[in-house]
Amino acid sequence: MASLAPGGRIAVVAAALLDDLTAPTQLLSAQRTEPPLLAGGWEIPGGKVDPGEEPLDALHREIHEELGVRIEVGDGIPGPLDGWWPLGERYAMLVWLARVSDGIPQPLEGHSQLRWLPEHALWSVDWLPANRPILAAIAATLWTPEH
Ligand SMILES: Nc1nc2c([nH]c(=O)n2[C@H]2C[C@H](O)[C@@H](COP(=O)(O)OP(=O)(O)OP(=O)(O)O)O2)c(=O)[nH]1
Repeated sequence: MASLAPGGRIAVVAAALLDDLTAPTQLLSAQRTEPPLLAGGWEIPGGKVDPGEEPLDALHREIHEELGVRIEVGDGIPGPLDGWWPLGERYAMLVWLARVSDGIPQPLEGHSQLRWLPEHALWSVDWLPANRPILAAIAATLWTPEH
């Protein structure tokens, strides 16, 4: 069971984990191990919101389960569906900037490897297709000259 996003989509939350919220230079990418259709693709860590769970609570839970760390959450990166980002037809995702406040991220669950990407290497991994506009919005927020 999962919680629902606008349009009856399955609600997913994810964190764009940064080395620093004020002057970020790197973002954490994670390579999925499942399902077979998505395995090998790169994403930002997170997962489905449980029924009755607040999205931000789901974010803290998923990041702790998957990476073993605690996070400080920063600004949201709003998507085009009432703030949500479409993931294909069936899912939609809320995205926040965040930084690790306790621990060192490890690929404990759902990922085969993690990679910190500096700005110049942001597109060096094979992002899941639905993530590309999200990463473009994150990069524009973090690394355009006026910021
Ligand atoms: N976490 C995450 N999921 C993404 C991203 N991009 C993307 O298309 N997805 C898709 C993959 C999955 O179909 C869905 C998220 O489900 P998930 O498998 O990560 O959720 P979960 O950890 O709760 O998994 P499970 O316990 O149900 O197996 O969203 C992303 O950047 N992060």
